[in-house]
Amino acid sequence: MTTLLQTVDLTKVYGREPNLVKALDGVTLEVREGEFVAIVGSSGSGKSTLLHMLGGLDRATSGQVIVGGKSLFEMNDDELTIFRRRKIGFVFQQYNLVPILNVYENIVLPIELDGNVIDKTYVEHIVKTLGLATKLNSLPSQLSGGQQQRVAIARALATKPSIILADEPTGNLDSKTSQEVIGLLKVTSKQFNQTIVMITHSEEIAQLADSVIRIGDGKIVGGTTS
Ligand SMILES: Nc1ncnc2c1ncn2[C@@H]1O[C@H](COP(=O)(O)OP(=O)(O)OP(=O)(O)O)[C@@H](O)[C@H]1O
Repeated sequence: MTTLLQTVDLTKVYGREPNLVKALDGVTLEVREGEFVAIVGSSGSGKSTLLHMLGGLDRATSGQVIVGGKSLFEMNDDELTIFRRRKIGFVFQQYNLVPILNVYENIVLPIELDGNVIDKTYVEHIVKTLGLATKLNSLPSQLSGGQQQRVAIARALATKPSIILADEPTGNLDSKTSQEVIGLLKVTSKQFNQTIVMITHSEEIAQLADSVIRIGDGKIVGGTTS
């Protein structure tokens, strides 16, 4: 499999002396196309910072993020916005659904924001796979946490991104629902040939990934490939 996502000596420093925090300290990693990678590490180890860099949500202090052969930090802000919208699907712990839109409207929102025509067959397929077919007219507030996260996943998949970046996607869910949601994420990513990078605190959830990257104090401290 080819490398899709890569960081080279990635460093991110927040603040200034004497309150300087080195959130990432020389992170070099590679993620292959179609791979499902879990990033684990204790609180404050730099996981979210890394994910934000991978998705072009923030710029590094030094080093590189290369996606599909393109260096993110060489893009200007407009290019970066388009890159994010077309290539990346984000899933966050706090589902971030729009409360006044129903499930269907939430799912297709990113397609509409990008000015694209909705591929109805594809959206129907995602909706069915994620078990949301009977909930399309519901508002997020009428759904359980697991259902809301499934909507957030459907929304992330809607634009057919090549990469899904998930920050503690099961952080608000019980263990059984977490396993189900990650199982669905795996199924959809295999079906649509997507690459997943997921942050988790849970070793149990991390074991569901193809490989695990361990991060501590902004550095990679270990990893496994199954
Ligand atoms: N915007 C910011 N300004 C200053 N320091 C920051 C900022 N964002 C993160 N940090 C610091 O950078 C370090 C890494 O934070 P990060 O959020 O990446 O950790 P994390 O591993 O995701 O933690 P958690 O598991 O608690 O979410 C921490 O020391 C944090 O306090």
